[in-house]
Amino acid sequence: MLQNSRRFRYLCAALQSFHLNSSHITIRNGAKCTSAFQFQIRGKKDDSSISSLFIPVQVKSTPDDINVGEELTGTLNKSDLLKVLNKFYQNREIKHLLMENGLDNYLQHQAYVSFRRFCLEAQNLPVDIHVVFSDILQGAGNETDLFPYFLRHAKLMFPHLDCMDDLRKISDLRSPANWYPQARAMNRKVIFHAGPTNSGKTYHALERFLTAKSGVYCGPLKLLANEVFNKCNTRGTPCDLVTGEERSYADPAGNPSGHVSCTVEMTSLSNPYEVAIIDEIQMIKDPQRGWAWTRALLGIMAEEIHLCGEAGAVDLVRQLTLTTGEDLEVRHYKRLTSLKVEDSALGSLDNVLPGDCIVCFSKNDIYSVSRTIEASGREVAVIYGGLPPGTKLAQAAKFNDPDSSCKILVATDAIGMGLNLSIRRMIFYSLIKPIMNEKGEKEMDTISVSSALQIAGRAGRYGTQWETGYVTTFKPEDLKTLKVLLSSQPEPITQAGLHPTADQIELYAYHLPNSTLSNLMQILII
Ligand SMILES: Nc1ncnc2c1ncn2[C@@H]1O[C@H](COP(=O)(O)OP(=O)(O)OP(=O)(O)O)[C@@H](O)[C@H]1O
Repeated sequence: MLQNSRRFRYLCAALQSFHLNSSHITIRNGAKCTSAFQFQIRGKKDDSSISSLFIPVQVKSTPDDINVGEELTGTLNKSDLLKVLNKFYQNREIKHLLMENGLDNYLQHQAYVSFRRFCLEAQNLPVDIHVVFSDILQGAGNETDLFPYFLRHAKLMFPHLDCMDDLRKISDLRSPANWYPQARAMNRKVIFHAGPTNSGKTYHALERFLTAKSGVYCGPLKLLANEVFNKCNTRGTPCDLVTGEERSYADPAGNPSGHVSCTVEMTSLSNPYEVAIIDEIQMIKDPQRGWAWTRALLGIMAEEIHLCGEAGAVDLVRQLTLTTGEDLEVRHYKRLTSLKVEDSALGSLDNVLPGDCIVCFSKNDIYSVSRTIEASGREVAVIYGGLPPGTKLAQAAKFNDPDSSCKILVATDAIGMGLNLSIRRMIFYSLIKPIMNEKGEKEMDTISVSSALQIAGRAGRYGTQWETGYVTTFKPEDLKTLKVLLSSQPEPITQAGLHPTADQIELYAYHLPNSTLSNLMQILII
């Protein structure tokens, strides 16, 4: 049986991310369990700090009118009681026993301070404790006889001690495939469309989606969900749109359609579909959002699941489908248009040409770049994450329209995933981007190979007026780094995000009724 503190480490690790490993879970402190996943702990927490998340319940004495203990065995001297209590607390065997009952040093100390106060400050001690103290003081007992009473007190203070086994079971996150019994009861087929950007992966998955009786498209961005929603309805397949911000029905009367396009976090796991598409599956590794891809992959109730994304995610998906017992078919694609890295950097915004997109990683850069270009009399479309979806779509449409006078786009990497924009040349204004590190802290770092390829891949999109895409940097000193990034293979994906289900959180709350929601979340997530 895992120790209390270790169990929590293991839960926390599982909540943050799980790492692929052929045969075992390795917890950093060395404990090993059999499974297909390797868990990693983010943000070190020692035992006591995890225990400190359990907020103690105050134990009050409820004295009877008559002091039965005193009537039976006489008055107790408080300083004698203190000596017995100190001896009890210093006893090594007692410490060991308490540890076995789930009280680590931190909880033992908390419980001891409270129990001592309870015994010394109570007007009338409960009769059983009074009698035990009396026996010990008269030599008819030993200080270890206090153990059951101390443990009873500790359990009143820390109710989780009474339901450790249940909590252990609830927080065993090693088999996420089993959390979705309805999906497990189906015979799902998983097809991975693997390839670089602009290779037709999503196109082929969508063709199947459009001919299905029902389907769900799960995308990484509201803009992409919108693009699929519009495409479906234009092609005569009624499709609804569900994102965190909006819900639109193809039917003006508001009746749900057989097809739905949604952002991945909004995916329904209770509706059965013929076909599901999970786009940009490599996002499964994302520390903040990856859980939504894992949940969709393991839980969607669809006969056919089409995954689109980088080939680097194939091995991880294969491991996941082994845990669900499902077949995986991999279809490989090649880029449909060529992409060339230019030999010189842009150097100045005066050199911007029609069809150029300048990608920036900060809003300040977006403002200064777009203002400078506009000041020279040229129209600019601007897209960044914080804009309302309607505005982003209008800006993308303005830039894509061959008859529009707006030929330049300034955007953040919000356009970096899957969007079909009519870009001739992608110009990286910088290669440094704020990222969230493993500890959840923000730091500045060079963009990853995967992001560089994704962003650059927006140029020379198949089916647009630009047959060939071009890429360069704004600063000459960045060009060499960009060339290295674009000639590298994306890092293999070895981890997937994981998050407990609402049912698991609810069960936790049921077992720890005195915990506030924020306290529960702290215990679960840290
Ligand atoms: N066989 C095809 N016939 C017509 N158009 C196609 C075909 N294959 C791809 N396209 C078009 O080419 C563009 C890029 O294709 P798609 O979006 O499927 O690429 P992708 O591999 O999913 O790229 P990304 O990873 O960047 O999303 C789209 O506009 C798509 O409609």
